[in-house]
Amino acid sequence: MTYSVAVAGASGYAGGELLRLLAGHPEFEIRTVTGHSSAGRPLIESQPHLRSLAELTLQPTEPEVLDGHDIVFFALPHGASGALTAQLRDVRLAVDCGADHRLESATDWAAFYGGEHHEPWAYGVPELPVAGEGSLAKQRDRLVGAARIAAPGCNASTVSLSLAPGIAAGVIEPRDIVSVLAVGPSGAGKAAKTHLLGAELMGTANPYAVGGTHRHIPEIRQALRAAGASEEPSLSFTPVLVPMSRGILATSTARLAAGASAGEVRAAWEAAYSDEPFVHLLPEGVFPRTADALGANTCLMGLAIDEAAGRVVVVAALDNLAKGTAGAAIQSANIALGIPETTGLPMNGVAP
Ligand SMILES: NC(=O)C1=CN([C@@H]2O[C@H](COP(=O)(O)OP(=O)(O)OC[C@H]3O[C@@H](n4cnc5c(N)ncnc54)[C@H](OP(=O)(O)O)[C@@H]3O)[C@@H](O)[C@H]2O)C=CC1
Ligand SMILES: CC(=O)N[C@@H](CCC(=O)OP(=O)(O)O)C(=O)O
Repeated sequence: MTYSVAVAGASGYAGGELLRLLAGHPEFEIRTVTGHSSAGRPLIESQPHLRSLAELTLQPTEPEVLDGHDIVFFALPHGASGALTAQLRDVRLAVDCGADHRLESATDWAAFYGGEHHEPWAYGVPELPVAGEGSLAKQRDRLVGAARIAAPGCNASTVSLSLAPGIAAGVIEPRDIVSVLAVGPSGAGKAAKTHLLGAELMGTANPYAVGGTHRHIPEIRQALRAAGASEEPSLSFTPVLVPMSRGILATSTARLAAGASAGEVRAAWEAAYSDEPFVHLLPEGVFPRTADALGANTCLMGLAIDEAAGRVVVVAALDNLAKGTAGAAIQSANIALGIPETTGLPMNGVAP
C-alpha cells in the first residue's frame, strides 16, 4: 500500500531529515511540502542535498494544504503545530516533531514552555520500557494503531533510553541522576544559525540551559516515571554545544540501588534492548562515539559501573536529526500503520 505524505516545515533541519529518509521509504509517497517564510519557493533552494525531490515547491503551512493526506509530519517551531493540528479533519496519522504534544503535565508545560498546553499524544520512543503492562512492556505497544504521535526531544530520548531499563528493573535510583551532554548545533534548528556562526562555535564548547532550566527535563522525568520509577525522578541536566553539526553524546550517571549486583545491572539493559533493531548496548568496555550513529536511526550505548562512586554510568550516542527526531517519527509511524518497523530506516552510521 502507498500512503500519501505531507511534511510541514520542510525547509528546516528536521523537515529536511524527514524528507531524506521518507524519499527512501517504499510505502510512503511525498506529495506535499510546506514552509513559512520560504513558501512559494522551490524546495531545492533550502534543501540542496535532496536531489530526488528537486521538482517539489514549498506550499504555505495551512490546514487546507495538509488535510487529505494519509500522513502529515510536522517539523515546526514549538507552539506552531498545536493550533494547526487541531484543525485537521481528514488525516489518518499526524506526527509532530515539536514539543506541543509531548508533555502530560500542564504544570510542567507552563513552567518550561508557556502558552497553551495541548493534549498529549502517544510518545514516539518505541523502545522505552513502560511499567504496569507485563514484564518488559514497551512504549511501542501504545503506538500500535495510533492516529496522533509526538516525536521526542532529541536530548530527552537519548537520556530516557539511557536510564529507563535500570529504572524499570529497580537497579538504579530515580533520584540524583546526573546527565551531561555534548550536542551538535543542528539541534537548535536553522532559525538559530545567526547565533551559531563559526566565530561563536568553532574550536570551543558552550554550555547552555545550565541549572535545571532545559525544556527536556520534564520530558525525561515523564519517561522515567512511565518506566516505573519508585519515587519522583530528579535529574541534573547540562547540555554543552560542541563543534560538530549533528550528534549527541550523553553521559548519565545514577546511584546503584541497594543490593543490586553488577550482573543484574548489565542484565537489565541487555533484557531491554537485545531484541531492538535500533537501540544497542555495546559490549562491556566499549563506548560509542557520535560518528557511529551519524545518519542512522540508531542509539548506541555503553555501560559501566563506577564501584567507588556507587554509580552506574551510561554513555549514549545518537544523531539528533535521525534517531533523535525524523527517524523516530518514521519508526513510530511504521508501527502505528502496521508496516514493518524498520522499513525505510538506516541502521548503520557513517563513521569515521
Ligand atoms: N533540530 C533537531 O535536532 C530537532 C528538532 N526538533 C523539533 O522539530 C521542530 C523543527 O525544528 P528544526 O527543523 O530544527 O527548526 P528549523 O528552524 O530548522 O525549521 C523550522 C521550520 O518551521 C517553519 N516555520 C518557522 N516559523 C513558523 C511558523 N510561525 N509557522 C509555521 N512554520 C514555521 C520554517 O519555515 P521557513 O524556513 O520557510 O521560514 C521551517 O520549515 C521543532 O519543534 C524542533 O524543536 C525535535 C528534535 C530535534
Ligand atoms: C543544540 C540545541 O539547542 N538543541 C536543542 C534540541 C532541541 C530538540 O530536541 O528539539 P525540541 O526543541 O523539539 O525539544 C535544545 O537543546 O533545546
